[in-house]
Amino acid sequence: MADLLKVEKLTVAPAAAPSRLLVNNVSFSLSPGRTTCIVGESGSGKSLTALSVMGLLPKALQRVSGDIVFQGSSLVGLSNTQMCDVRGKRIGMIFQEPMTSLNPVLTIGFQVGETLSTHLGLSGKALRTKVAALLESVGIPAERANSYPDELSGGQRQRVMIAMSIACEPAMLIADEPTTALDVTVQAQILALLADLKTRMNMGMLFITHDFGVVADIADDVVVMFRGEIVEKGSVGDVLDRPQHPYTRALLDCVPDAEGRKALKPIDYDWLKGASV
Ligand SMILES: Nc1ncnc2c1ncn2[C@@H]1O[C@H](COP(=O)(O)OP(=O)(O)OP(=O)(O)O)[C@@H](O)[C@H]1O
Repeated sequence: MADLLKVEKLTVAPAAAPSRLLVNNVSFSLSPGRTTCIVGESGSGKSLTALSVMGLLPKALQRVSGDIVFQGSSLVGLSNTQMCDVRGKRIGMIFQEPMTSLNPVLTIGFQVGETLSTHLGLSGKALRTKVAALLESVGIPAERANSYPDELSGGQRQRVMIAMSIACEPAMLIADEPTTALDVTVQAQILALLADLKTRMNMGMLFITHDFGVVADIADDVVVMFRGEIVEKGSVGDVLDRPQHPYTRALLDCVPDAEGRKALKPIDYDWLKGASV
């Protein structure tokens, strides 16, 4: 199957300190209809990798080298205007905290509609019909279109963000810790919704998480990052059942068991430093 996204030898560093590599030689690919999870602890470079794909690296940082090929064309070097067209239309995005992305003084129907009128030029009845259908498709009754974000639960707000992110039927969805702020039951519902949408729309999904429980639920393929580098990648079955790298094994040891107990063994970072990467 042709790759939807190919990240090749991506390296990111602060503009002021180009030798301090925050993302180092990262390569992976994503196919339509599949979910690749990037997993690793805080600071391992997951978000910077995703932000690089979206062309949204903070100003102080730069892509030192590497290519990002989406649907057969490189995204590197696109102007801001060209990249704005790709984002939202061909690549959807959802983040951890929906409240910071939603405007509190506008109804959710208006905000979902704004995405459709901006990117697809819809208006009037066609717009209202599409907004209603989109809200229903993410499990929000269409009559809630007139609600404001603070009248919704955290899970419902994330559903609204998902509706906005899929409004233009993007080929790829990037989700950066979209369920971290939600309680476990709601988290499971949102993961199920994303998995269902991915299959129905044949989207490729790049899913960032630090949680191997989430990986087990949603991933087809897994990329494990440690200190800016990929230490292991493969199918979810291989990585979870037969982890090759000591860092992956250490992370898996920290996943709570069925009774919610954490493994007693802490990660031995000094030993990992010496492990081959
Ligand atoms: N604007 C920035 N300027 C300098 N360093 C940064 C900047 N943003 C991130 N970093 C550093 O880059 C490294 C990778 O950060 P990144 O946000 O990708 O980690 P992460 O794996 O997504 O972690 P988290 O799960 O906490 O978001 C970290 O060491 C972080 O401190």
